[in-house]
Amino acid sequence: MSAATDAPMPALQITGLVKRYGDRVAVDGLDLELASGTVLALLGPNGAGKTTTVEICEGFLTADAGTVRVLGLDPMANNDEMRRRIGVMLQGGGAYPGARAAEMLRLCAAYSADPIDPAWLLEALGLSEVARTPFRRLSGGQQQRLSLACAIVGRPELVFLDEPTAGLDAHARIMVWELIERLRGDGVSVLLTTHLMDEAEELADKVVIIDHGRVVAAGTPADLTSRGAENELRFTAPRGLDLTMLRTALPEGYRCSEPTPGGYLVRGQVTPQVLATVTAWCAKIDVLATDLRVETRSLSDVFLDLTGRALRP
Ligand SMILES: Nc1ncnc2c1ncn2[C@@H]1O[C@H](COP(=O)(O)OP(=O)(O)OP(=O)(O)O)[C@@H](O)[C@H]1O
Repeated sequence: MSAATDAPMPALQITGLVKRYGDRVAVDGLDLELASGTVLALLGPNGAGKTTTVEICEGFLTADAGTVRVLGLDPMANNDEMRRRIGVMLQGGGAYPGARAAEMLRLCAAYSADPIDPAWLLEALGLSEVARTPFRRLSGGQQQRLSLACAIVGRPELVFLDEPTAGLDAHARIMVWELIERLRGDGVSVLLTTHLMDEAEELADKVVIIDHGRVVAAGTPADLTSRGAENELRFTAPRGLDLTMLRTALPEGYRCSEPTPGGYLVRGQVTPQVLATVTAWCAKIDVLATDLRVETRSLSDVFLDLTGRALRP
């Protein structure tokens, strides 16, 4: 058998996916692969096509073109089998909005041969105190966490989490992050949509940035933030220094400027040699640079460069 055939099947494979709503193209030839047992974060500005993509994968929407394989299955043709093996966060309590929290989770667990203990899961998500509260009387954040619990109680092989921490406070968000880490530790594959960069950086093995229904960048968070290897060196020194000599001393392609009076900026890949060039120049002109710091680009900067839009706060 060749190495290619030995490779584990991806948990999710999307090829050339297209979805239109009338004249509007919501997903425009999207390709994406989620390796088994990993966490993939799908990032994109409002209207980028994240929810549409996830709903096609879950079998709630039909595609206009392209192929989607969820655990090797066609979400439409093999819907029943796929449903048994995946976890989906339903909004609004799914079919049981009148049921109490614990009761609802037990109902979801009953579909599985080997569910996670519902009481443990309620505790892990900080919901034990509202176990007897009907779903519709829970706060938004509690409903959100209960939906997450319902999605994973059956030990799915792959779970789709559409903005799982939207609207949660910092404490609840950490509980959800810990649970997602634990899922990954148990070998569960996770597709997560989020607009929170720290969430993607914290949890995802791979980040896929989409805009206008297409992939604009993909890689590990570290790959994406080092792409172009651009970072910057900033320092403070007396205002109005002549930068000509520094420009000559730096390798080609580096830019230096004084964007604010006395605030200097060198852009390009800041290597130890570049840092030494800058400090040698300071010594030569007898200037003491203070507040010298190297700043790397964050995932938010990369996102802004690629899409021209900031993520929602
Ligand atoms: N039922 C619908 N009818 C018509 N247009 C739709 C429908 N659902 C989504 N769209 C449009 O398709 C595009 C993609 O929407 P989608 O909800 O998939 O994006 P998203 O990335 O999930 O955005 P958000 O982060 O705001 O949820 C948008 O332009 C949206 O207005």
